[in-house]
Amino acid sequence: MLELTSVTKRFGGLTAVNGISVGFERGTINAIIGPNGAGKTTFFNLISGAMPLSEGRIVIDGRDVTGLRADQMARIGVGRTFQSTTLFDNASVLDNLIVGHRLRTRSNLLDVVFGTRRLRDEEAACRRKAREALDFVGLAHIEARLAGDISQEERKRVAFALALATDPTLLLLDEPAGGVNPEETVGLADLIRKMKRSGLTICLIEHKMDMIMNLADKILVLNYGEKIAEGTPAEVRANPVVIEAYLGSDHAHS
Ligand SMILES: Nc1ncnc2c1ncn2[C@@H]1O[C@H](COP(=O)(O)OP(=O)(O)OP(=O)(O)O)[C@@H](O)[C@H]1O
Repeated sequence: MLELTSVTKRFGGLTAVNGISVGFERGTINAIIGPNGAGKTTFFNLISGAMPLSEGRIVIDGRDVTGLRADQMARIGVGRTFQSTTLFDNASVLDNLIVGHRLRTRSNLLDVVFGTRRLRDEEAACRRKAREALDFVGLAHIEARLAGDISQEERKRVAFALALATDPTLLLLDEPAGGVNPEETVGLADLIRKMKRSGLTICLIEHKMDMIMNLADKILVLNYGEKIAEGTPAEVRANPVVIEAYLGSDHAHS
C-alpha cells in the first residue's frame, strides 16, 4: 500500500534519513523504532508531506506521490497524530473534533457570512463525523467535557479521533502511548488493533517495546538515519544487529 524507495532527507550536512527502502502492506500495523535521533520523526514528516524529500520516491496504492504537500497527502488519505496534541482546553471534546474537522472542509468566509446551504450541510456533516470518530475511540460519553479536564490517555484518544475524522487509509501515529500508564497502554493498543480491523494501514513510532512486540505485524529499525533491520517482531528481536544497536543486552535475554 505504501512503498518507499531510497528515501533520503538531508539537513545541511546531516543526513537524517538515508536511502530507506521499505514497503508496508494494506491493513497492517507497522512500527518504526530506533534510538533518539535515529530519524523516526523525520521519516514520518517525509511520508506525510510535511517536508520535501532530498531524494527517493514514495508510492501509495500504485500512485507516485513524491513531492506532494501535507494537505495533498491528507486529501489522498494520509492521516497523522503528533507526539503531543494541542487542544482548545476551554472547549468541549466534541467542539475540538468539529473545529479540527472544519479546518479540512470546504466552506469559505463567504459561506459563513451568508450562512449558505453548503455551510449548514457541512456543519451537520462535521458534527456527524466528529461523533462517529469519538464513538470509534470510545469517548462518546465524554463529548461534552472540557478538553482541559480530560486525562492524558483520553487526550491520546482525541488525537486518534481527530486523525480518523479525516477518513484516512494510512494513519501515522507518533508515540500513541507516550506518557500513559501500562494499563492505559493496553487499552490504546486494543484501539489500534480495532483501527487495523476496520481496514486502516497503521505506521507508528513508539518506544514501548512490550507494546510494539505484541502489536506490530512488521517493525522497521532505524539507526543514524539508516534502516538496520526490518521484519516481524520475532525476527527483529532475534537480530544481532538490532540487539547491538538498540535493544541492549537486557532485552536480548528477555
Ligand atoms: N528541521 C530540522 N533541521 C535540522 N536537523 C533536523 C531537523 N529535524 C531533525 N533534525 C535532525 O535529524 C536527526 C533525526 O531526527 P529525528 O527527530 O527524525 O529523530 P527521531 O528518531 O524522531 O528522534 P526522537 O526519538 O528523539 O524523536 C537528528 O539528528 C535531528 O537533530
